[in-house]
Amino acid sequence: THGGPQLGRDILQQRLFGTGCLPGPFQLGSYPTCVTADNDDDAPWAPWTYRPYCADNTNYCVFTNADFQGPDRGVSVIDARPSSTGNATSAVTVVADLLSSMPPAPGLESADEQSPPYEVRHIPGKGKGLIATRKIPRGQVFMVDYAAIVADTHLPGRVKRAQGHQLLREAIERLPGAEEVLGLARSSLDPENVPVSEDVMRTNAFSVEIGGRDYMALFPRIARMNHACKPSAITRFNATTLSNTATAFHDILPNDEITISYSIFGLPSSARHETLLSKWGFTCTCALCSLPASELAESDERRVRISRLGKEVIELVEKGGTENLREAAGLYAEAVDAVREEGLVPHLGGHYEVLGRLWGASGEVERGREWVRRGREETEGFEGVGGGSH
Ligand SMILES: C[S@@+](CC[C@H](N)C(=O)[O-])C[C@H]1O[C@@H](n2cnc3c(N)ncnc32)[C@H](O)[C@@H]1O
Repeated sequence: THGGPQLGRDILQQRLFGTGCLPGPFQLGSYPTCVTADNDDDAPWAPWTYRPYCADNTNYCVFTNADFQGPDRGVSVIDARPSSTGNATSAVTVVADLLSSMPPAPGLESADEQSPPYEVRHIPGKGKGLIATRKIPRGQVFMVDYAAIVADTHLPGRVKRAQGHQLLREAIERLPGAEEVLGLARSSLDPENVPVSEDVMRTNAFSVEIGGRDYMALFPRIARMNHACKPSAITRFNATTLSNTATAFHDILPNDEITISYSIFGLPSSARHETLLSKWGFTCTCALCSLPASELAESDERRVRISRLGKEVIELVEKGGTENLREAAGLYAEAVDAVREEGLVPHLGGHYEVLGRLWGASGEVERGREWVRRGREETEGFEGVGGGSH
């Protein structure tokens, strides 16, 4: 039973966390939704810093750890609460495991980050962006960022709009790094009528996969990098640490803008334009999209040719036989040249190795060995590439 002081504490909790006691069905085992005298130990919601905030009559809650990656950051996960019986992996379980096993965070300002090789500056026509302040050699990992917000991709279809906003607002406001998040770019054409939190997520979050499920994740530092169809950096997300690292695609020189690709790589210009406008809400003004029409047409032609060659190679390999494999190797070599010219991959090592194996399989063993050797040479020196994409 609640005595007088307990009542005071309940009211305090409600003020702090914005929730009253939730109705019966949601008072499931692991995450108490009402504060009672039983919750008197120091960390009743560990590894979460606060009592999870849950949206009424939904299965969705906000789980926040305010210490993740140092005193200025924290992480909030908006996800279905883990069922008390099932043990399916989700972002909440992955992050909970990560937090429970992690030593106290050194914070983002580790030694080599005290003087990063870039700074945030105004970029004409694109808002802010990242500019290199010293040379960043090809293959170097120059930024490590961590997710501050992780939200189930299906959230918008599963909760009412107002609930979605409230969940997102709680997720951001509970973070020590809330201000950094709320200061990120917005892209809504009607900013007066769109909540800041939603606009910031829509403008800056990337799709990631955690525990085999789809989430939107916001990385406040990575978020300052603008898009380019021929980017100078590539990012790689690690779902077990929630880190996202950026690696130089080629040598980046002082005063160069550092860019990444937001859209599927290799699309011709009209398809890129459409995707960036519909999914990201902006008209791309990157160097490739700003080329004179004739040069843009050449680039488009190469991109279409690369995908056509790719399909032909697969068909030939599936048919098998020495002659078909030899033809496949020839077409693959042509595609690799076009990929190089188009600047589509950070290093051609993987392609060279495949080419080597194709030559080998078609009986040209020496030629095959030579390409495999060149492939391995190409890949050397690259710190952070492979897998993961936006
Ligand atoms: C993730 S943010 C990138 C950082 C942002 N410019 C800022 O000021 O923080 C995405 C927004 O940047 C702008 N942007 C990014 N790449 C662009 C490009 N290639 N052309 C034009 N605008 C771009 C768009 O306004 C887009 O909505």
